[in-house]
Amino acid sequence: MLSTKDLRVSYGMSEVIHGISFEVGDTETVAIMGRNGMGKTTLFKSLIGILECKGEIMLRGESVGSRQAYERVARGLAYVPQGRLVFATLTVEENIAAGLEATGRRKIPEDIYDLFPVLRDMRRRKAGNLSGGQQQQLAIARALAADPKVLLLDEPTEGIQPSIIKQLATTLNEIKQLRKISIVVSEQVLSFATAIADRMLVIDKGQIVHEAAGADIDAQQISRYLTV
Ligand SMILES: Nc1ncnc2c1ncn2[C@@H]1O[C@H](COP(=O)(O)OP(=O)(O)OP(=O)(O)O)[C@@H](O)[C@H]1O
Repeated sequence: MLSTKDLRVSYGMSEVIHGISFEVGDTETVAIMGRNGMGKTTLFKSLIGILECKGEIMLRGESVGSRQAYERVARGLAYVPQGRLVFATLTVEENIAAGLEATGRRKIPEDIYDLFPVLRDMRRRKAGNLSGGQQQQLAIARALAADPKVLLLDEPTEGIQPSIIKQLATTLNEIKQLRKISIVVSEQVLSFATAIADRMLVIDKGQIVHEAAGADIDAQQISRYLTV
């Protein structure tokens, strides 16, 4: 569904992603684990097309590295940025509708409100008045409105209460089942990643330093990378 080969991203003269290669399979959830400043956000911004990169990005069999962000969205990639970034002065409904643009549809699919019933109840409220957890649900709902095949989530648990984090993991697993999509998530919260990931990669100083899948995921080993 999505793969990169020797991906490199720089800010000016300074390279911060040093040749990352990975693959995300059909309906697979991949968690990219790493401490602050290791390059997770930079990697995600280059995948969606906000930052330029060198190397290759393949999306559903097509090279998209030189495509604009909106073209990648039209081809099935959606992005939930770190910090959620909902439109605070628009209503919940208007925020979700913003995600419909790529599909040409006018009506918000009911399954989005089924996944996030609280958003149905609050659909006429301004997004700025929602709690952090509700805004995170809204940002995911907006991304789902674009009908993605691959959903990118940058640190979705940041600033969210533990009970809501658990619920978010359950919802992401539900989304994968219902929509049959692939999910790539960057994280520092190991319990959350363990609840959703089929595969985990560890990013350290702009490089993948560890990878494990399924029963081979060793939480203790990964937590050492996160705490060093
Ligand atoms: N706009 C920028 N200009 C220059 N350097 C930057 C810029 N944004 C990030 N960096 C640097 O790139 C490196 C990777 O940062 P990035 O934000 O991608 O890490 P991260 O793993 O997402 O961390 P965090 O969880 O804190 O967001 C860091 O050294 C950071 O200082």
